[in-house]
Amino acid sequence: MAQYSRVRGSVALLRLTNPPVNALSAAVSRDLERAVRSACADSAVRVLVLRGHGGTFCGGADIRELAGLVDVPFRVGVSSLVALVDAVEAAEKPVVAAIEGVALGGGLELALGCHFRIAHGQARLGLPEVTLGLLPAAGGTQRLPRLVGFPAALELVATGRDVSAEEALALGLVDHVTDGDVEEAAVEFARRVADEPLASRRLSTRPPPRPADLDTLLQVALERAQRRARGALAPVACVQAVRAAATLPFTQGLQLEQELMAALLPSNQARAMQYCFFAQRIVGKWSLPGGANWRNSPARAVSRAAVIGLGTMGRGIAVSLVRAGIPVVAMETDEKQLRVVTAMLEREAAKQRRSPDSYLQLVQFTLERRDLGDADLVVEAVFEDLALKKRLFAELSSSCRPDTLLCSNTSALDVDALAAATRRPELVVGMHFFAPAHVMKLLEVVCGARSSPVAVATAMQLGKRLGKVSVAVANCPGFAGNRMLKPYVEQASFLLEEGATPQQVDAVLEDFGFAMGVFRMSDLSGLDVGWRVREEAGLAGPTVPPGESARRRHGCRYSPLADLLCEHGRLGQKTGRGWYLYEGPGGRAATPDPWLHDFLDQYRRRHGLRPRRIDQQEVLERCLYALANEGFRILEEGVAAGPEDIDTIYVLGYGWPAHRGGPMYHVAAVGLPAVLSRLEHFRRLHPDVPQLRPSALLRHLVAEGSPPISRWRELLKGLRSQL
Ligand SMILES: CC(C)(COP(=O)(O)OP(=O)(O)OC[C@H]1O[C@@H](n2cnc3c(N)ncnc32)[C@H](O)[C@@H]1OP(=O)(O)O)[C@@H](O)C(=O)NCCC(=O)NCCSC(=O)C[C@@H](O)CCCCCCCCCCCCC(=O)O
Repeated sequence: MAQYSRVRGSVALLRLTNPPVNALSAAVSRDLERAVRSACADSAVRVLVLRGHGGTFCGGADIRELAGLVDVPFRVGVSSLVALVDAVEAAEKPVVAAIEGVALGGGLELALGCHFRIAHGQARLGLPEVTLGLLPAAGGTQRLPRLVGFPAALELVATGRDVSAEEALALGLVDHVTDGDVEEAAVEFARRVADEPLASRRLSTRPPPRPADLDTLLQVALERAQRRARGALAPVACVQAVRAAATLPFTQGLQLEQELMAALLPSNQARAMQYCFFAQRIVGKWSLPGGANWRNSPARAVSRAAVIGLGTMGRGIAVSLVRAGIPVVAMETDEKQLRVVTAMLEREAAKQRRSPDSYLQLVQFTLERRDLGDADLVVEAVFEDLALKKRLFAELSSSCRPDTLLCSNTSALDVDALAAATRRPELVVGMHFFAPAHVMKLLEVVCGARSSPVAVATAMQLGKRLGKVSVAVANCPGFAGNRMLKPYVEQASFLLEEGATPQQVDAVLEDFGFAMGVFRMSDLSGLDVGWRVREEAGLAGPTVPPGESARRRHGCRYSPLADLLCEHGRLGQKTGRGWYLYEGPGGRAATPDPWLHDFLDQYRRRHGLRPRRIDQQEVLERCLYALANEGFRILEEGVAAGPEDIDTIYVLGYGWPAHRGGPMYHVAAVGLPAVLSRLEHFRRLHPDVPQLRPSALLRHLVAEGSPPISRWRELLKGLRSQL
């Protein structure tokens, strides 16, 4: 709630208190508005300072209220915050916002209503509403451009990116930055400005800047937003609202902002994105079958880490650790890789406006295993080869401190087998980073059968410290994410056999909202990655039993198309050709390749396959339902604790569009009975494809009357769980 006290005689100090992030619920907004009014009415008060409780200014409007998860009459909820911001701006005495921690969403809009803003050097400011499928609707889209200009406002509102205090100062978003006590600095500042006229400080009365190239700016922002999230409504609404700041008077702009918000709020997209927000918090609350969980199992401090192997993954992991301020010993035999990491660290330092030395001094390169001895945690990121990793883990187990955690960056290998190669299986966990590891927000923490609570807690916590969302999964081939990818990719290949083209399949998936369709993605990651896995699994190459038909493995349908492309040296972007043709090796622009179409025609003729017309609906249903069906199996087996875990993995790791919530959310939204019936239909048509056989859990949920997704986690607790 809001407390009001007087300091230094004439300064009213208002403290916004609603832990943990001081969210502006309807009740809190009303309370704060009352406090502002009474401070203004107090003749002893000349100036007001507004700060948040507990080291943070404000995390914005209460998302639970916006999502309809708590019982507040909707209009009352949203109008309270708008009224609060208006009342602050209209105050006849200067109001200074003292910002530390974060000022996000409605929190920043509240600060924009204040006449002055002071920020702590570590504070972050932004309008992330677009990431919730919304737009800033307490005046943010109208006030921000009047303060920082159109290019910056458009970018911040349409992407939801937050900025550091330093960048905020450069943009003119704050008036002063302090590394000392923000309250003291704000009170001092407030006393200096107590008598300043306020008219020009009220952003609603400022004329907006009108850049000559406004239309181009808007067009570019719109195209960028649409590229980033195809089919998403909120970024488009954000651009429209900011545009109104240039073309309409303030009150009409505000009106449009609210109309756009009124359209977004009840949309399926907003619901899906708000589900993603809470899902990403739920996954942090992990538990293990023995009763250990995130509350009762403290993480061990990691004050020094080691990374073995500085290939693509190891490099990104090392950069993430350094960026989080953790000293790293990096072991690599190839000098070229050391130069690449150094260059990456220099680039990162420049991005963060830090001196290169501040990063470089945190890394020690070595060729000697003994230099790793001092690390609290080792991340092994060598080539994806089980025998090699097992050898390395056995050596590490004798050369590292007995309490050092041994983590493997693996995307599919058996973590229990690695643990068994050591003398400390309880201190072994899998850490599946996603490429590029210093960019991607997801970390799958793979809990082996013998991983101890402290090992899991430390890996989960480390992920968070690296700025990632950590999701705990149990050990099985492919863990959660890659295991689900297999039936998805297989369906896409079967569709090619039956008559589709890569560009047709990709176009359907990209229209659904994926940044990249399955074939473009496969070209990007390299076709040889899957080829190697299939060879190891005895599905491709010399280990296939003689006499096995090309299109069958272990009695089930198999598509050798990707293997055949690899045999032709078509490994994707790196060789300049794969499912598509590129400008040359390493090229990025995919164009349809006539060679591939001839190849598919010949393949179909050779195997007596009559191509048929395949519609968009079938492409979507077969690819996505096969993937989600595997998700149900993963839940059934307790490999992931709930649908939120799978959806978080897919949205943050595999480019699943956030405005579609994730695969489990999507099938729940379509309706489980309908999904079951379509899977049964496809299963009848393709009886030799086991992934199309509806999972027992899907059948069970349908039989239970399709409970809402928010209840699945609880229902799953009754089933076998490895987590
Ligand atoms: C703040 C963070 C950066 C903190 O991160 P940290 O890692 O420290 O902690 P966690 O993320 O784990 O969070 C801790 C805890 O807090 C919960 N939480 C966080 N933020 C919020 C929040 N804003 N509301 C509620 N709860 C929050 C979180 O869930 C955790 O709890 P849990 O139990 O789950 O563990 C980080 O949390 C963060 O980034 N938060 C979100 C920041 C954000 O997105 N803010 C924007 C919110 S939306 C908003 O502000 C909208 C505004 O623009 C104003 C809207 C006004 C509307 C006016 C509309 C008029 C239209 C009228 C329509 C009428 C229609 C009709 O009549 O029909």
